[in-house]
Amino acid sequence: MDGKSTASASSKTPPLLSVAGVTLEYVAPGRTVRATQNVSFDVWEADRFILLGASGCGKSTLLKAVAGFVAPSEGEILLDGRPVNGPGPDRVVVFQEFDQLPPWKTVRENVAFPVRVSGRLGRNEALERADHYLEKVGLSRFAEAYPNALSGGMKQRVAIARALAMEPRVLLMDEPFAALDALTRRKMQEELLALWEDARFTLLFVTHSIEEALIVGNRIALLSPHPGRMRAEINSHEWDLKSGGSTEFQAAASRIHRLLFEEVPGAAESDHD
Ligand SMILES: Nc1ncnc2c1ncn2[C@@H]1O[C@H](COP(=O)(O)OP(=O)(O)OP(=O)(O)O)[C@@H](O)[C@H]1O
Repeated sequence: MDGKSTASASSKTPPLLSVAGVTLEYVAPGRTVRATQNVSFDVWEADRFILLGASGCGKSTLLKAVAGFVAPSEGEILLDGRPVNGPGPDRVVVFQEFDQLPPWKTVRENVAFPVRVSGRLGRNEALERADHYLEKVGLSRFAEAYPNALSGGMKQRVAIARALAMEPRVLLMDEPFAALDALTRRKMQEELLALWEDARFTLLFVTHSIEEALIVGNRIALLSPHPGRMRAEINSHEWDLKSGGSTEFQAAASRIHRLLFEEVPGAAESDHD
């Protein structure tokens, strides 16, 4: 790994998602919190793009901006070349919290519901699509169960099935496995990668775990501490779940740690420039 960005598509292909010079702020009377400053990156179709940085560096805010919940105070976000001006069914978020599923709907209804209300499919087709994605995440047997009968890992699988059922242009994941125990987290990473192998969706994934970033991502944006600025962008496609203990993997993780936390005088090290 040499720290150079290698976009997963040729430079002739326009990016699916383009975040260009984005500054994000929370403005309250008498107080403005700058979450990110002048952040730029491009995501191509089928990328597994990671936003990595310490707590408070603005990762979640960036994800919310791509989802259309937060508007940039500077810069712009383009999806398929069009400015993102608000939420849309082409971007779906999976959160960390286990309570993101309405508890009064069965698992099957939970997965089918957004597809149906978005007007994409009628009731029966939406249920069929729900069954398809529940099978993909190994939860067909629990289709008629209610979320409160499921473990945390199972709830996250339902949330992933629900997001994939929307067949979004970009799947947005905000520390989706952070609240799970270590073994379940690893299993979920494995399953997510298997789902990606199958469907080759485009993923924008937030984490503060260097190891998770290396395993899940093919490209990683490193953000400086608060406010988040691009420190570097690196290529990580060579690592997977089997790499974990290797010396090379540990060296890559150490290098990322240094890039994230060592004081860098002057500008960010992004190779976008
Ligand atoms: N609703 C809000 N109002 C004001 N400030 C906020 C709000 N949400 C986040 N912030 C601030 O914006 C900055 C970035 O927060 P954000 O949650 O995006 O960071 P993060 O990198 O995702 O952190 P974590 O890993 O802890 O979730 C922080 O200083 C945070 O306190």
